[in-house]
Amino acid sequence: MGNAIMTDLLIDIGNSRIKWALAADGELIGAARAATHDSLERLFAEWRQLAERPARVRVVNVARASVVNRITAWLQVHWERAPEFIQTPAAGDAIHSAYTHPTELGTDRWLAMLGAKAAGYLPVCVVDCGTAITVDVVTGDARHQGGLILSGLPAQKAGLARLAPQLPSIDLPTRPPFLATNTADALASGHIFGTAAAVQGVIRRCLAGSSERLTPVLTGGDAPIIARYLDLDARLRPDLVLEGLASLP
Ligand SMILES: Nc1ncnc2c1ncn2[C@@H]1O[C@H](COP(=O)(O)OP(=O)(O)OP(=O)(O)O)[C@@H](O)[C@H]1O
Ligand SMILES: CC(C)(CO)[C@@H](O)C(=O)NCCC(=O)O
Ligand SMILES: [K+]
Repeated sequence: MGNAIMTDLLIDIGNSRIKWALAADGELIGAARAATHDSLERLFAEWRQLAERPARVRVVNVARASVVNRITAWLQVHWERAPEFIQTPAAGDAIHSAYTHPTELGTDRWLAMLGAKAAGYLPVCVVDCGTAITVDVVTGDARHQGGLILSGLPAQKAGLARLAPQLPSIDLPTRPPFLATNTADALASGHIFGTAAAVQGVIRRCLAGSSERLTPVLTGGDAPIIARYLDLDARLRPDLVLEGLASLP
């Protein structure tokens, strides 16, 4: 890191994982890195190796408080930095929210839309494939049309494990047979083909319902795998939430 560059540390705390990246001049420096909630020590070790302490630390958090408190304490002790927690704005923003109560919209969803705008994808259908899968439609003039929330791959896996504990846990092989002839494959097939079919159906309906030509953009930890099972043209942009954070003034 050169002296002249003012870098920001951007952190996206999701329900499954914590993603972070450095940014300068509104853009990410390299790809994001990720850690699970129980591997915070590894994440701290990586931060300790940064050449300089960041000028600012910006955080989006949709998860539980405990991990946030540990990160906040670490930043204070090691860098004397208080993170800036980003919230979905109430009104008058670069993306005009369709929500009746705009602040109810997940901040990660709002940032993913901002990231899509900054990357030049409007009009867009943003699909964030995390613990939950969220879908949001934004017009060419940055008007959010609304969206939906469905269970993502980790949530489905955990849900089945809890409600049908007699089944083996889902283990996704490289590509399960669609019509399976054993339990492990049947679970894996439903997991990925079912989720991809849901995502595809939702995207198609968004495209059909819009007078504009929407670009579907997939982001989030499970975007690469879900994209491989889609039978439509979609862009893959893994770190849209962090890109949205980077684009904030
Ligand atoms: N290296 C990796 N280690 C662990 N999980 C990974 C990795 N790469 C991709 N994933 C996938 O990322 C998924 C979680 O996605 P992501 O990190 O975007 O969710 P999240 O932001 O925590 O969720 P949400 O925003 O819905 O709360 C997991 O299901 C996992 O399969
Ligand atoms: C849906 C999640 C969990 C996805 O990360 C997050 O965006 C969230 O907590 N949203 C609040 C509810 C909403 O967006 O309507
Ligand atoms: K997310």
